[in-house]
Amino acid sequence: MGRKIVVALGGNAILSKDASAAAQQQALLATAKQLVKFVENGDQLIISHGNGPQVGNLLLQQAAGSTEENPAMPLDTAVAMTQGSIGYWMQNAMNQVLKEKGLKQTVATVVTQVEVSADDPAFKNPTKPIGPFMSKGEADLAKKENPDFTFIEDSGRGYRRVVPSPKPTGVVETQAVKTLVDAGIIPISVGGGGIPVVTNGDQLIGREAVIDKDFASEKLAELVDADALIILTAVPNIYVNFNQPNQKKLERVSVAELETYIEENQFAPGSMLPKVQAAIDFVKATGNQAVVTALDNIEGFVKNGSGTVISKKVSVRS
Ligand SMILES: Nc1ncnc2c1ncn2[C@@H]1O[C@H](COP(=O)(O)OP(=O)(O)O)[C@@H](O)[C@H]1O
Ligand SMILES: NC(=O)OP(=O)(O)O
Repeated sequence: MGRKIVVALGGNAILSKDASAAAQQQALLATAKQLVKFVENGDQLIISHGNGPQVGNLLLQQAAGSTEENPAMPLDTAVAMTQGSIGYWMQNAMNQVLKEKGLKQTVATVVTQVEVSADDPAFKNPTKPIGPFMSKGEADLAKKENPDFTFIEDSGRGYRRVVPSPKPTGVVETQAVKTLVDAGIIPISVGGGGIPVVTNGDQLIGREAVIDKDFASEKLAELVDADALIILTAVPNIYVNFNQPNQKKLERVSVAELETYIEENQFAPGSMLPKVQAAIDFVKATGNQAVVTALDNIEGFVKNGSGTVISKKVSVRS
């Protein structure tokens, strides 16, 4: 048996500019061609992905077409809908590439509910950007039309709606994911961070929020006893002094060293910070390694271990 790895896909794996189904399917075909390298390496994959742009776009479509008889769906249901659509595209792309490579594995999407605490303070403080970028004028107009919504300026790139993003505390379908892995099937799970649910006796009740997919992937990786958590994004490494002349890439880094960099505010909140925090949580909980690297560096990682590898301790060569 190969290593069991949870691979979290960043935004660039699915959507760059063109939000059409055809363009996202094309992007996922390119992503599948990268992911299959893990399968060729003998690894047992569990795939997760984000949904920020897609779920925000879906809410806008829902609102635009809603009537009393055909009402817009709430956010928890919209998250489930994006798990279905992105899962379909991913399954379809992976099946094609696995067949082309003569590999026998199949792929299945698990509509996944992720437990959150009803008391999570995030419900009162929306921080997760979803949907398209807007100008200040567009955001002001959207706020006028939807006084309950919150909009923020997102890292100099424009304005976006933000929604609550509670921390995941459990994954309801963990056993289903384990069973698929044991059967040699590649699961796609906790898509879009999972559907946020709170426990009320025997009931699970959906909540309107979007969980960060890096945190949800970390929780799933812990619960399925993964050997590694691999977070794939647009950059091959985590850097200190990112985008500055003295930028330095991190290759082998300990949890303690990363924690020092967090204190120095080296990682942008809402982009690299949650990845670093998820990686640290996984290493602390399991003693296993977490990796942050680029989707197009999978070959480099598999062959030479390139990328940022986070461990409990980094051995010093004498
Ligand atoms: N210290 C840092 N090291 C590396 N990348 C950083 C750092 N700080 C911010 N970033 C940015 O964070 C991005 C990853 O976050 P984001 O694009 O939100 O993730 P995702 O790939 O999950 O969509 C990188 O592509 C990079 O532009
Ligand atoms: N749910 C989530 O974290 O999505 P993005 O990665 O697309 O922001």
